[in-house]
Amino acid sequence: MTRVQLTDVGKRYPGRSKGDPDIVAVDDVSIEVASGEIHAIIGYSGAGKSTLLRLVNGLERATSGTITVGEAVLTDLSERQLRPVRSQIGMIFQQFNLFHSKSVAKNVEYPLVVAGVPAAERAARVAELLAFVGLQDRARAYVDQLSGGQKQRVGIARALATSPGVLLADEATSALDPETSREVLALLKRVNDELGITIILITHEMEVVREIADRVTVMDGGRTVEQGDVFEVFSAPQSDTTRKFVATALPSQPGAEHLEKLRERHRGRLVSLTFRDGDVDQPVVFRTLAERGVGVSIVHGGITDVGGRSFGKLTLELIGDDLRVEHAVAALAQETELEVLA
Ligand SMILES: Nc1ncnc2c1ncn2[C@@H]1O[C@H](COP(=O)(O)OP(=O)(O)OP(=O)(O)O)[C@@H](O)[C@H]1O
Repeated sequence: MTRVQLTDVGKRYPGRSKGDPDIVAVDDVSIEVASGEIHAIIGYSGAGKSTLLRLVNGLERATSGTITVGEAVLTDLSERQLRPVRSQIGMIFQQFNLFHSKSVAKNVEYPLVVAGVPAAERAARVAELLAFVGLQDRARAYVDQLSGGQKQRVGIARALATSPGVLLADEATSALDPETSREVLALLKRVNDELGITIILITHEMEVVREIADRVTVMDGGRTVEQGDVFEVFSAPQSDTTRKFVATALPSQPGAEHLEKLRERHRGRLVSLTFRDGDVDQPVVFRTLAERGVGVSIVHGGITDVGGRSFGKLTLELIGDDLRVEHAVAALAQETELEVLA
């Protein structure tokens, strides 16, 4: 079980030309990833996500702050001391980064060769890893003969070869179609659940965060703009950056243009209700409306799972005479998070 802690971590690169200011890729970032957690890092291109992962796997050195992986304080170690620690940190990539001229088995075996594991032990470990990722019958195949999903499974088997405590995933499902992406996510979840491996993943796909992450860090311009439990952050985003990302994965209110179109078809009062993890008893909403003689149509939105809890936003059209609708809106506002859409 491995915990990862970043405290006030910074990474500067020299400016592109002489006299240019330093490029601040990561600026004072602190993240605590508990042992066995799946932690997602999201942010626009250039936010510093990949740089951060390269600092955690020790490929690059932080210019300030402390990074601890398990017992090892990476930022205190010499290059030589870092080497054995790196084998405790697996990594998978968007473009898989496999050896195309080697077989599946040879790809998975490679880190074991580097680590000096004896041949017989290597063979047994490779067989075990291929069985875990469901590729036992493709051991002799060449990487080019595999589908994208199979390539990523080889990438995962290779990353697990030296039994790391942490797996870093850089856009691991971004090159895959939605169905294959779901299969790879399910495999990552097994890596986490069955092997207890801590996972830090970068993604621009909010579905990935929603489905498998426990906690999330939102980065912008090298800094952390928001951090916390996925459900808490997604259901009540505090920053504009987070709001924009979340809007792609969660039911939301109709935007201005859409609202105008809805109005053409729905003449009643339009209201938006937010449901957070059963905090609102849905039958109560419909009973409140019925008791006040107000009709209702659901015209937009939905309910979805976020980090294992439910979140919903529904736009309702309330139909009835003005006074009744007014009373119903007042009653609903007591019990739910309600917004009248102007
Ligand atoms: N080796 C480097 N030398 C100079 N600047 C760099 C280097 N690596 C990254 N940067 C700069 O640091 C900033 C953060 O880059 P980084 O690749 O970490 O962002 P990102 O969030 O991973 O973006 P993307 O999603 O596009 O990969 C960018 O301004 C980038 O140009």
